[in-house]
Amino acid sequence: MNLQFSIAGVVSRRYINETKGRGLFAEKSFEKGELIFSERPLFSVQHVYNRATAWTCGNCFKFLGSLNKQLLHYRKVFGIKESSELPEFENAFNFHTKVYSCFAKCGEKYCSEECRNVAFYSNHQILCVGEQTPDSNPMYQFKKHSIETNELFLLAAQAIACLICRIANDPSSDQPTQITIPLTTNNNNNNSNNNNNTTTTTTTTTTTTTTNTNNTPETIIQAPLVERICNEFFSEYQHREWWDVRIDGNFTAEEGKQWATESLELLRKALIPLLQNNPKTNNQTFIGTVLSMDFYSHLLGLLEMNDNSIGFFNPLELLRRDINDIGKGPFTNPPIQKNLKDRSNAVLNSIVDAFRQYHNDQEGECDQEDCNDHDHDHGDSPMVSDDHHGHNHHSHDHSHGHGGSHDDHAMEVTEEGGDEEICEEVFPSFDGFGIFGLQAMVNHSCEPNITVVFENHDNRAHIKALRRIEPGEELFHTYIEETNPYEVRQEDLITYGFRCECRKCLEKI
Ligand SMILES: C[S@@+](CC[C@H](N)C(=O)[O-])C[C@H]1O[C@@H](n2cnc3c(N)ncnc32)[C@H](O)[C@@H]1O
Repeated sequence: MNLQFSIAGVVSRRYINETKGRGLFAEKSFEKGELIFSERPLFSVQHVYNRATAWTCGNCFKFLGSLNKQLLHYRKVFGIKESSELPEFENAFNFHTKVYSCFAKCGEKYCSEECRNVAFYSNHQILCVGEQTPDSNPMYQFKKHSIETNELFLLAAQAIACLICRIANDPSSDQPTQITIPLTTNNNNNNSNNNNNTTTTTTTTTTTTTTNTNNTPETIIQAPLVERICNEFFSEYQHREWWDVRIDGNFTAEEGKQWATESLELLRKALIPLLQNNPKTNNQTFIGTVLSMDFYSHLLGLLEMNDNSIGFFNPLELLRRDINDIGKGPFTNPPIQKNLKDRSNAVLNSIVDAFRQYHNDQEGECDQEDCNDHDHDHGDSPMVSDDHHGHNHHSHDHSHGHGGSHDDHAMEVTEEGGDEEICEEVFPSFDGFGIFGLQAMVNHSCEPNITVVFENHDNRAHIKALRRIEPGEELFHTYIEETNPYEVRQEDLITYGFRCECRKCLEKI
């Protein structure tokens, strides 16, 4: 969680006397299509519904195994008996990765030893429920509750787990002197209807007090790691209490409060014994602070206000689309020879047929609207992995994001040899969300000048210029569907708590 950044050509600046907070600005020119920066998320999770079918690395979210292993996985999910394999391709998507299991055999899988280590030592060791966990396990209960209420709790738990791991693993994190976490909101954008956002929490301990020559506590230089990290985080990003943000609008403030209270209770049950077991974290002040409702509600609010969608296509889907539409996409060079194409089509079509059959059985005709609805139940997700035990019925609204997008492969596909239009996606894309340190500083405009793509098919976001950007210009992406008419955009922006003053909005276009 290193929030210091130094990206050539980009600088963060705070607006003075403005409600906009801070934004990112270009310091040099960028040409249309040019990469401005890339970054990995600080915390990120795969949407629960998506875990049942999109089989990806628990750390970087790359699709696992190979095209044929993905096929196998897919057949298992849909109970397809047929076992023919795809031929080998010589192209970028003919990937082969080993599949590594979580050390504690919880069911989480990774694409490399490095990913397994990074996940485990940065947060998963705190959140892992291990093998054959009884339903009474508090972490299991916490995850179940998150799935049943709101999956933002899973992202919050990951943030807290990252914090705990940093404290527990840092040799300099001795007993805290004084902890003053700035939960007072740092955003001035109070045109939201929240007048209650100025809570300050100050927690003090007398364990050891280091003083400087002025006899005042050295809260900056000597501040314990926990304070430094929280300061970095809470003073960097806008936050309010979660129930005052509720960007997804799917629940009332009362429900939000109740869920957060229940969620924190379960998290405390799961984490307090663990924290008390480690001398580095067995500190009442630390435990009392990071597991307090003040901390939790502001953390949730911060995540809600700053998260981005993460999405990219399944390699099998890219293959399927490209086979039907040679001339576009990553399989054109070298071109797929006819026999490869025929063999692949035969294999893929069997899955497409099974997919249709499945949907016909489940919910009748698969129309376009159905296919766009990501709340489909694609079968049972095993109760095994890190933070996903099934399907989220109140899932966090990933569509808002602040710029996450699929890459630019066309979504309209017509199946070869038939006049029937097929569902837009047979093999599920990766779909998740997370907090990106830099992207979270980018403001909104309905005339964005940047876009976010996940072109390596992992969680690394690539921020690219949509047009030539001049030095001094602010970088803007869009938080909403910017092609919608003025009235719809204003409606969509209400929950973000600001009025857009871009040219289009000022001219009511
Ligand atoms: C993801 S943050 C963007 C960075 C933010 N300005 C900051 O200081 O951290 C989103 C918040 O920034 C503010 N914001 C974003 N775009 C804005 C705009 N066009 N006009 C006014 N405020 C904006 C809103 O408060 C919004 O909730």
